[in-house]
Amino acid sequence: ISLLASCSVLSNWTSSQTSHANFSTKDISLLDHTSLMEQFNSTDVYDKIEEAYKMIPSRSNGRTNARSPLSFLDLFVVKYTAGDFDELNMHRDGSLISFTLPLSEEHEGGGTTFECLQDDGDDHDRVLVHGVNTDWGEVKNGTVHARAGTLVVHSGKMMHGGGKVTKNNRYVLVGFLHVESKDEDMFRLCKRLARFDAPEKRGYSAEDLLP
Ligand SMILES: O=C(O)CCC(=O)C(=O)O
Ligand SMILES: [Fe+2]
Repeated sequence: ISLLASCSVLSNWTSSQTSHANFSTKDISLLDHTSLMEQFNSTDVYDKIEEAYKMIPSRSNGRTNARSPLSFLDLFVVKYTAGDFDELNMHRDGSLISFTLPLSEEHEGGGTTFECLQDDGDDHDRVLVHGVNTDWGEVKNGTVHARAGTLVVHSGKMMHGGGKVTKNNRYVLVGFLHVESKDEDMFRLCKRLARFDAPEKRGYSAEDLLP
């Protein structure tokens, strides 16, 4: 994955508190780096998200057409290192839709952990996995271990976290997507996904999570 090569050249990984309120991670924002953004735009991630959501955001003019119900709140690469920043606590994102796209495979441990998968026996239909082929990865004990290049799309409102990396580095591209509230189909879908967070268990409804 060439994005990784480009990111690792950049040394300004920040221990940011911005993307992850209250969490300390090492990440680098693509939105701050035009060349990384250009590379990202030349990948088929948008196509895969469209596929995942069976919808077609307008993609003319550098894919930032105002008519698209999707836009980026943030897009960044997180670097986990065994024994250092090795995991990310369970949390919800500020976004309705999020995705992770692993850029590396040399690590042990890691993966994206979902509470709803732990509760419900690894039924990974609850997150949308879009691998390049059937060998996309696996779900184990509620943790999605996707291979590099496999897109994992999920509701930002599902409790999730980054699994502990026990060896080497793990690099993962993370996107937070804003959903236009005027887009009713998209909104309905987001509610459906948010429900997978088993909110009834917590005493609130999926709708309470939505703006
Ligand atoms: O490392 C992962 O797979 C999850 C990252 C994540 O949830 C986040 O950056 O918000
Ligand atoms: Fe997250």
